[in-house]
Amino acid sequence: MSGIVVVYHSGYGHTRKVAEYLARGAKAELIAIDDNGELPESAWDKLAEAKTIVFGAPTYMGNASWQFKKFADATSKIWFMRGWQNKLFAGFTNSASPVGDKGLTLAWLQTLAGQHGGIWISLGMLPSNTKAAKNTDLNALGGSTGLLVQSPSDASVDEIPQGGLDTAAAFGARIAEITEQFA
Ligand SMILES: Cc1cc2nc3c(=O)[nH]c(=O)nc-3n(C[C@H](O)[C@H](O)[C@H](O)COP(=O)(O)O)c2cc1C
Repeated sequence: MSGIVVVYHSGYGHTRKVAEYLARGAKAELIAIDDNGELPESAWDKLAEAKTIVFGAPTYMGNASWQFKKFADATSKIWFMRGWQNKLFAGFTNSASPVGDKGLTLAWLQTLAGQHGGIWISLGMLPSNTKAAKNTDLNALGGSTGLLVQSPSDASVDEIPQGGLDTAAAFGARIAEITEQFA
């Protein structure tokens, strides 16, 4: 066990695939928030025990999906008890447009970690932003606070640009390395 838990919501499967790549890179456990914004009862104990919690949500209408927000609101008792104080946190989002207001979602995920007294792990990668850059490159969307992935609006789950998925796996490896350093 790496001590890393990825808790995410995905309405149509794209964010789930990103979560799976990140979890593979981090050797993390995945917890899915369901379509009603609920998670399995055992998930709360896993989150309590985790050294690092990674938040993941699709960007819907310029912020995290309501199901992820319902989960976030359900952590308010933990917030009050300082249950996640000094844990490590990281975050990612996925949306259809290259920008698509994803940055707002990521900033809010970081704020949620801050509310819990957490320590935020940034993406830690240079952007691929030259004329020659392609969407198969690492960090082609140029994130820094966390992971940004684009799933074009007509792309199936199997057509997410490989660069986004590879960036997710590399970010997972970085999260694992930093979690190990803090252990
Ligand atoms: C209700 C809704 C709102 C959306 N809002 C945005 C948005 O603000 N920006 C954007 O780039 N894409 C937006 N999208 C597209 C999704 O982010 C995109 O399809 C994403 O891959 C969905 O992830 P999922 O399959 O994990 O649910 C929206 C999609 C839905 C269903």
